[in-house]
Order: sequence, then structure tokens, then C-alpha cells
Amino acid sequence: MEFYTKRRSEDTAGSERYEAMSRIYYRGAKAAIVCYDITDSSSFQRVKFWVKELQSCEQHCRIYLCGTKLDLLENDRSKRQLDFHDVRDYAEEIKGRHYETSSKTGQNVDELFQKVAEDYVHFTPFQVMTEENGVDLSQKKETYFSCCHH
Ligand SMILES: Nc1nc2c(ncn2[C@@H]2O[C@H](COP(=O)(O)OP(=O)(O)OP(=O)(O)O)[C@@H](O)[C@H]2O)c(=O)[nH]1
Repeated sequence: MEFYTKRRSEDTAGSERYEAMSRIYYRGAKAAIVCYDITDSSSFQRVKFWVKELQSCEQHCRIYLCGTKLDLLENDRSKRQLDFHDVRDYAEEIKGRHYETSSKTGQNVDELFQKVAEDYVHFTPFQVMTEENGVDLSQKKETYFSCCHH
């Protein structure tokens, strides 16, 4: 199972070189956790960028929207810049899932990863796990090494 998460600006939208490079990391991914900062509405623009990117390049990749820094709202709700229900609606629209988490307290982090794992097991066709589809090392197919041929 492969995961890919990013939310900062300097290494996401805006750098064509990075975008092309990053595809190598999520090629064939079955799950992507796309993070945003609940206290920073601009971070959601990048969520939309990554969702589009995943939808066009990885149609079979399930998308998990992950709001971070939930703990910062405990004492000051005015810090919230992204409405829970708006993001939830967007998650439904893209057939993804949505969690609000805190790395500091750990809130909802286990739940998120548990769901990623459950979905992976649930949606992965049984035949993939039972098929004998090993790799023939004598065959030098370009697809096995495609990331090194640029
Ligand atoms: N209070 C709080 N701070 C957080 C949380 N998650 C991240 N931070 C803080 O936000 C800042 C950025 O966190 P990073 O995990 O480095 O975020 P990133 O997007 O991976 O950043 P880069 O590694 O620079 O790309 C750090 O100062 C973290 O301590 C959280 O859940 N709660």
C-alpha cells in the first residue's frame, strides 16, 4: 500500500518540475491522504490541486481529506478557517472520506489510518491476493524500470 501526503505550497502547486517528479511516488497508489490546515483556508486550494491531480492520474486511488491542527481550536474556535460541513460535502462530491485530526494530541489519527487499511482490504479484489502473478526477472520489460528512463 502506498500513501502520499502533502499540503505546503513551496513543494506543490507552482512547481512543474516537482509535479512531474511526484507522480513517481504515487503511481499505482490505492490511497492518498491529502492534508490541509484547518486554521489556514489557503491550504485548501492545494487540496483541490492534488485532488484534481489524483483524479486525472490515479483513478483507482481513494482520497482521504485530512484536516490538521484540530487541537488549536480547543481554546479558540475562531481559529477555524475551513468549515467542517463544507469540507465534508466536498469529500462526498469527490467520493472521498474526511477526517479532522491533530498530530499534537493524536485525535482521529488512528481512526483515519484504520479506515485507510479497512478500505484497502475491503476494496482490493480477492483475486489480487491469491493470483500467482510474480515478476519474471528474465524479462526486461520497460515498465518495470520506467522511472529510471527519463
Ligand atoms: N498544534 C499543532 N501543530 C501542528 C500540527 N501538525 C503540524 N503542526 C505544526 O505545523 C508546522 C508544520 O508541520 P509539518 O509537519 O512540518 O508540516 P509539513 O507540511 O510537512 O511541512 P514541511 O515538512 O516543511 O513540508 C510545525 O511547526 C508543526 O509542529 C497539529 O496537529 N497541531
